[in-house]
Amino acid sequence: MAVHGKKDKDRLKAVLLEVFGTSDDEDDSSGQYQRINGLHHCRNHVDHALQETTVKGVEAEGWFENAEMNQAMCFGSLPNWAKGLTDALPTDLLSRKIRSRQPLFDQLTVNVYAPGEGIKAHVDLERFEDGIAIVSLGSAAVMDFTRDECHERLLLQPGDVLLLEGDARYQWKHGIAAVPSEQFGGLHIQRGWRKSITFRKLVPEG
Ligand SMILES: O=C(O)CCC(=O)C(=O)O
Ligand SMILES: [Fe+2]
Repeated sequence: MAVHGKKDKDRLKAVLLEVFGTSDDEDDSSGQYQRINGLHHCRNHVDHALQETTVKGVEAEGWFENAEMNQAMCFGSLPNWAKGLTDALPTDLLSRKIRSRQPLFDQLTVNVYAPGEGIKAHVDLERFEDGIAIVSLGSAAVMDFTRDECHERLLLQPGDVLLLEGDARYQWKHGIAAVPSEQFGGLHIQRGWRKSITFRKLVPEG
């Protein structure tokens, strides 16, 4: 494809995104996001079968039977379906200090987003230690990372894993706009139902 104007570039980006899940130099070979220290974006990391097992595991908990519920949390020992998922996380990308702590995660949060819903820009609470993993399931959505005047957009697709450590965890806010649809690199994203599973470790009391 000959690439001339902006339209061509956007088309090329869209094709690359569709085929490879990436279109530019946003990260290096280890998935480290170059413009945000401590952020890893591992695309399509959780395979389809594990995504399905995870969704079934969440559904079997019955947390979201009441349609008004959009968030559930677990503390301490994690359910079996969640252990399967943590085993598959690319935790070797975390610093040695974090990946050698025991347990690595003792808290999980499931967020459910109806089409068009989002989450306000925030830094995760201080009661959680450094080193947070977020697994995306269901609809694609753009996550915004903001710090002072800086703004980075990441396209999250089902099976993607984000790891947040250091600056990415403490200095940058992350959020998802509440919009029915959005554009990303020439792609039109119509928001459907989305779930995310976030794994964290509580700061010990005392
Ligand atoms: O849904 C997501 O991908 C992010 C969730 C999140 O940031 C949180 O629960 O703190
Ligand atoms: Fe968060």
